[in-house]
Amino acid sequence: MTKRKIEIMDTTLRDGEQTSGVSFPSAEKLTIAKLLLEELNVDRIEVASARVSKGEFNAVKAITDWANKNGYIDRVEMLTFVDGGSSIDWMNNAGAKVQNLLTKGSLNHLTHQLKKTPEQHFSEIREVVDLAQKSGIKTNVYLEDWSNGMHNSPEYVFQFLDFLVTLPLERILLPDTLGVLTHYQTFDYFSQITAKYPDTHFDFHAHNDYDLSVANVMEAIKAGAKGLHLTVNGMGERAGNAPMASVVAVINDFFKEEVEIQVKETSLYSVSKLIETFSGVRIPSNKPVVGDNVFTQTAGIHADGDNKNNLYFNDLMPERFGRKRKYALGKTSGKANIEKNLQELGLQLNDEDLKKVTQRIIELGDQKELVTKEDLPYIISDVLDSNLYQEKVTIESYVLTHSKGLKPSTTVALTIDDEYFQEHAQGDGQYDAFMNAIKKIYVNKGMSLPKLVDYAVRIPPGSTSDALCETIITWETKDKRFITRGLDSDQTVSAIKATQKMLNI
Ligand SMILES: CC(C)C(=O)C(=O)O
Repeated sequence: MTKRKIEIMDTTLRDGEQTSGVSFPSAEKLTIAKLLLEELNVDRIEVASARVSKGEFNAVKAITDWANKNGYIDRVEMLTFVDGGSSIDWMNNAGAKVQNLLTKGSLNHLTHQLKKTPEQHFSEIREVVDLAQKSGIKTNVYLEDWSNGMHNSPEYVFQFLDFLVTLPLERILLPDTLGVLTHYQTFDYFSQITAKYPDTHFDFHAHNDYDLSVANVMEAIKAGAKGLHLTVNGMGERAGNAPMASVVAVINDFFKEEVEIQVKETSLYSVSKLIETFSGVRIPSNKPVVGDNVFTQTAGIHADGDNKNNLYFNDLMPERFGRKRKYALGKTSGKANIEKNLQELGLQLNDEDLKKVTQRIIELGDQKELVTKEDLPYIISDVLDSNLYQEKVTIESYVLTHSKGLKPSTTVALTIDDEYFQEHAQGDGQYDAFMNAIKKIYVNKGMSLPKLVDYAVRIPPGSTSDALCETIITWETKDKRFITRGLDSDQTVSAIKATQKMLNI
């Protein structure tokens, strides 16, 4: 069976830019346009609304100059208005060749916003389409508020379509402007139209107000849509448009027998990340296909199942989208997740050490600390290090104070062979005060402490401020130099943990 080709029109640069607070400068618009056409390989892009601003004009000019030189000019579209030809003049100056003319798709909009009759509206549209044709500009027509038009004034919609199919148009674009359609209605309304005008190319433009955009796109495909309007990360007016990555995955997985699209799946993630950076709109971590967490197995039972015939995989394999599966570390991760991460780092542990490391990760997860793959070598060295010390000296409790204008001070309580000691001291910093209190206890007992000769702090690469922190302290006695390490999300506490190890050497 030959597959039906569906065009993907990306409107990130027009409807996507209508996300509240988003404005792409000209250079970013050009970068995005190139990426969408050259890298993601969408069929068409809508890049701006005509007559908006000087900046927008410059951005469009830069895109059309590039598109002209590289054979993409017929794939770059502009939103235009029924304005007697002003949008056409603007497009001619900007070098654009395809207009998406905004007209009224519901009687309600026509009578209350434009205050015109259908006949007046149609004649003004004919005038603009003629002017465009004379300038060598191709026309697609948007029926704004089409979904409400089908709800409330279907006779008007069909009268309008009867007129439009007589014009020299490339496509008719049917938007669910306010995102009010259910998937049942999308199928019903779209089918009525494709049945009546089987030779016309209809695009569907979904909005996501009820989180139904992807479901509605699926129904429009079933009802014969020949084009779909999408945005990267689902950006757009209010709740946004139908998200590119989800729709592409849905088409490739659920319509693969009958439908064909040319978008490159492996580029979806990198394009999505770039738009996240340029727009400043964070991708929710659970957003299908592109969210940070969607390919992370958290429960140990899932990692275990992945080892046994991929029991917890579905068709959404991360590699399809240029991503990798991850195995989270935390209180529910278990041995299998840890082993997966160790494998990736090229590390091996015996059963006993693996048990201890697992236990430590569970403890950290219980304290709500974020444990990453990068933390793992630090945790391992901390846990294995602890095997070397006997618990002769225990730091039972401490209070550290740090305030503006007062010297940091500490009260420390510790037991040495079950004998209890408590001291208070000040210092130049919290850790210095802590060490001074320990020194007082040791001096009173007639014992000496090694000299601290170096103090280094490091965090695992790529960590954020709530990550683990390792303090490595070098100590010196009369006859040896040695190192102890402490690991904690709090820097001073990690130094105290390293010190407790020194006290037990
Ligand atoms: C401006 C129009 C075409 C639109 O985005 C919509 O109706 O959703």
